[in-house]
Amino acid sequence: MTPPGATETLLDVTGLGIRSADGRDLVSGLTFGIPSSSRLGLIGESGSGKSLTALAIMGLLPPGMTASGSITLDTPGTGRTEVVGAAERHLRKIRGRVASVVFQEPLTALDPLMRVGRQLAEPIRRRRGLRGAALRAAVTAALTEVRLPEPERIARAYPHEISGGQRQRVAIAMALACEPALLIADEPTTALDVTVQAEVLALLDGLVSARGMALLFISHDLAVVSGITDRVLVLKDGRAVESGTVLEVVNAPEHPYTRSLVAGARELDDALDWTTR
Ligand SMILES: Nc1ncnc2c1ncn2[C@@H]1O[C@H](COP(=O)(O)OP(=O)(O)OP(=O)(O)O)[C@@H](O)[C@H]1O
Repeated sequence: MTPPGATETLLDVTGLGIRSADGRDLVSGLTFGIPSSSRLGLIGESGSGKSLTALAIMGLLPPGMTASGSITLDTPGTGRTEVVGAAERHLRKIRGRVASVVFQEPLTALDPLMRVGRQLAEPIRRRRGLRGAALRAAVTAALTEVRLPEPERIARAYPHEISGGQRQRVAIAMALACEPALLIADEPTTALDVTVQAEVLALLDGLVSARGMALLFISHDLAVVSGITDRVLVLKDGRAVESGTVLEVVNAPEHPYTRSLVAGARELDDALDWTTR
């Protein structure tokens, strides 16, 4: 569903292929679009090509891997920009429009040797040209926006001195610092305990709405995806096997893999019902 105000497609992926250095097709013929301010869930088992798709959109595929097909992004001032085959200087423009939070490994998103505040200051300085006291105030505001208590203390801390949930929030603040039009959230449901996951997801949901961002939400968990997006695309072995609204897919899954995902999510639901009774 395209929300009110979302008139054009922010991201258009057409016939995307990703090939490894040794010639294996890791993603094939993938086509989807994300209108501005709308959300899409990309779901699939481990190794199905979700993270590589995200990297291809940002023009950050690992060395030796090649993309084919087309990925275009609406860029302000210049219209649409093709990511596939773009030179590094064009890709820089695109990276301002797209940011990603990789939740699986929030520690690797952060430099362990640098205080949190300094890490966050860098993209804010680049984006908004702030310095000194104004930059410090912007860092505090960014940490407050992701609902971190005692933002000044967190800013002074090193990543290992704060909790996993707090690191996730810092990673979200870093991604938001460049004010992207599209946020890619990769596997937010791994690595954290269930309560913290739910809090982080609610935060993400609120921020995406408040800022009118588009969201590409990557997960292997259908229940989580259906809580945050209204459209899903199911990936298996690097190919799209099904797409539609969450309701369509959950109520009438067509592909056997999607059916097994839906059955798995239902079993979990039943188990949770049982434990809360
Ligand atoms: N740097 C790499 N070199 C070679 N093959 C890779 C590389 N990165 C990923 N792959 C392969 O590409 C395929 C897709 O990987 P990808 O990381 O996109 O899967 P995924 O769906 O995101 O899985 P997960 O949920 O485990 O992160 C896998 O078969 C993986 O082994």
